[in-house]
Amino acid sequence: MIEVKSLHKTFSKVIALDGLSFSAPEGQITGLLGPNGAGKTTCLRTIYGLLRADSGQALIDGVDANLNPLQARRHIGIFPDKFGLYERLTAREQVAYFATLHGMKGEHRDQAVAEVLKRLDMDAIADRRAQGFSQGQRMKVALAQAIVHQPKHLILDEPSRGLDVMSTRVLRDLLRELRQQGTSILFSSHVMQEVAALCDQVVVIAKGKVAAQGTTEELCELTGETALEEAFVKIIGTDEGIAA
Ligand SMILES: Nc1ncnc2c1ncn2[C@@H]1O[C@H](COP(=O)(O)OP(=O)(O)OP(=O)(O)O)[C@@H](O)[C@H]1O
Repeated sequence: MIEVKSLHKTFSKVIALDGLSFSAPEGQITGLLGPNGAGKTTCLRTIYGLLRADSGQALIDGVDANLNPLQARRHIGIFPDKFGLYERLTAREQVAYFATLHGMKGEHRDQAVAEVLKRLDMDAIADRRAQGFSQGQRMKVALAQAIVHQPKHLILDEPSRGLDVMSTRVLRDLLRELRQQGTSILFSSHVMQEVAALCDQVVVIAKGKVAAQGTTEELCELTGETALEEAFVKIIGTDEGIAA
């Protein structure tokens, strides 16, 4: 379980997180929705220990990401907002490198890499160097890196950006499969359709705080709307956080 408790974070005068609290339980997909600058990326980066909160806690199975970032990170897969690939390595080599960082070795590692490449429909690019990869191909490599060690928790910052329809479907199926296996999945998105289709729980963030939380149905009921997009607009008071 991922738990965020009263997180505060400021960047000089900007208040990015202002007492943010929610939890992402096992076997569920939790979606973080919010307008630009709401604090989603800051929250996710704090959970995976890349940023230190000023106060509050981000707990991964009870381990504080601020105090023990390495231990907290051991059981999480991360699909970050910005990622770089090693241009000279093939997709297979990149994923194998991440598997090695997670302590996997030899045949066990090679098999896990082959499986994840297959699962993400990457066989055609597996042995090509990353140089020249399209945005969607890069995203797939980053996704493969995030899940190759079969983490208990998966954190994704806008995972479907740049993916075509088929790749988005592959991603959705993958997240559903991982949920079935008990993984806790936390992802941020601006795509209402995706959130409504996938999430067991939606956490709407505005100005670093939770503005509303519940299932898509509960948020619609709360606002008297029939679609998540309309409910979101009502909660936030603007349509700023919705992807075109
Ligand atoms: N490193 C930083 N230095 C200064 N300000 C920052 C930094 N990182 C984030 N911020 C500010 O903190 C606030 C929250 O930013 P964050 O990136 O978490 O929002 P977000 O919800 O992910 O937005 P978006 O949907 O646009 O990606 C913004 O006002 C942003 O400008």
